Amino acid sequence: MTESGKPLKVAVLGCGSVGSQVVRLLEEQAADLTARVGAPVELVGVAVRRLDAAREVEVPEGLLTTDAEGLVARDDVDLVVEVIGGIEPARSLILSALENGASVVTANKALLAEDGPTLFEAAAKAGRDLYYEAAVAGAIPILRPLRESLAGDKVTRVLGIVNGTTNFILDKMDSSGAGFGDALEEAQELGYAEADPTADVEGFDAAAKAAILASLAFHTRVTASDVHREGITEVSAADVASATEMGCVVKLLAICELREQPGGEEAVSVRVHPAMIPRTHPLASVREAYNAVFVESEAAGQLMFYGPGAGGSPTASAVLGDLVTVARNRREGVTGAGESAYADRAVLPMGEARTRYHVAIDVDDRAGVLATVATAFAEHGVSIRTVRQEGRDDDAQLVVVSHEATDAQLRATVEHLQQMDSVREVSSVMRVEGGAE
Ligand SMILES: NC(=O)C1=CN([C@@H]2O[C@H](COP(=O)(O)OP(=O)(O)OC[C@H]3O[C@@H](n4cnc5c(N)ncnc54)[C@H](O)[C@@H]3O)[C@@H](O)[C@H]2O)C=CC1
Ligand SMILES: N[C@@H](CC=O)C(=O)O
Ligand code: NA
Repeated sequence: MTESGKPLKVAVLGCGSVGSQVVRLLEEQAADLTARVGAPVELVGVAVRRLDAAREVEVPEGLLTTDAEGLVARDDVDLVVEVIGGIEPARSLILSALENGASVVTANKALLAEDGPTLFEAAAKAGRDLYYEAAVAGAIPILRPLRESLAGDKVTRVLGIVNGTTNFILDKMDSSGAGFGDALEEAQELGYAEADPTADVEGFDAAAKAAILASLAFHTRVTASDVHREGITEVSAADVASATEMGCVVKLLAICELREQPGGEEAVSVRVHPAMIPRTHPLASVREAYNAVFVESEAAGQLMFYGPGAGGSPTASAVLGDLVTVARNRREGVTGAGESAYADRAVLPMGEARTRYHVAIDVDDRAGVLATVATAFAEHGVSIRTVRQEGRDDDAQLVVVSHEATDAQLRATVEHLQQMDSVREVSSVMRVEGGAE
């Protein structure tokens, strides 16, 4: 056990948006951190790519180094904060830090979703902590609630808005009627979306977070490749208007569900895609770049976690929270809960995911067409909840909302519709989540 009062030495890897705020908080909150940990938390090195780069925080020159590997190899470093991002060199640096006896805090969702098990095994082998609250929904406490507060309950569903950039874009499309391109441009002007916004708008960022959430919620290893992913680039102003007509709003959702299988065993379904949710659902009120995660569990019922999911300072708040816990553990000579994957449930293919669907079909406006369209749905076992016709003649469109069906059933229905003479085009298919069946 570390002697009471002996400083705990911290190395920060990366000094960008998040790293600079971690360094700032470590300095500004030094006295409180000492009181909370029971020992000084001393910054001993900051690894950067270039010594002369402009930074949001002033780092004492003697602490800066471009030799990240050398920094994590120092035997006086107790705690390593990895905020470089990406797969390499972040993975090698974290593994070296653990092997060298340091505890690690990271915000790196891409790495955790791709290769979390390697990191968890290394942490267990080294007898050190690996904490990562900042990796999902930034400042919002959600991973430790899942890992600790809900450890005695059975989580059945996690529904999250976990990407701020896409929520901002969809919110703009909803409130102003803007198209995707204009809303993205505004998100870029305001600094929410990166110059290359692919990871956000194509759903990769949300899929990584969904994998992390599902792993913790269902005590099962889920990686990014297990997650069905669709982004928001195909969401049109017409989809958003259609959602409004149904009393819904379009959100990019990360959906993690426990599904009982015909044999009674439980499997996991994890998907990220745009979906309509009723405006009365708590997630519908999540505006701009905010995040929220809605959790359903057997004993607790419904829980909602809300707040800023991105940004240097909010994300640094989560990193510092982990750092305090990990530092306390180190002083006590203990470690927190490690990976829990004992349930080892199967991850279902997307074809078996069940939900409701909103399908817009451009049709010939003549007698009998509605009946043939309804027959196509029935043939594939998709039960219709409502149907309405919009427009007339060349503009006629049927808008069908189904009851719950599998993704495979819906896909077969859409293929069938596309073959029909009376159907000009299936112009939009969107899932409907979060309401009564
Ligand atoms: N910015 C945000 O809102 C959030 C970020 N995160 C995660 O936090 C991590 C950091 O993100 P940001 O600070 O936004 O990225 P960033 O790009 O602003 O900062 C990363 C920094 O690491 C530096 N770097 C790259 N290679 C390096 C190396 N070999 N040695 C030392 N430094 C190196 C870069 O020069 C850059 O300054 C990522 O894993 C990201 O996914 C998580 C939640 C929110
Ligand atoms: N790019 C992400 C930020 C970090 O997780 C987002 O837009 O939410
Ligand atoms: Na978080």
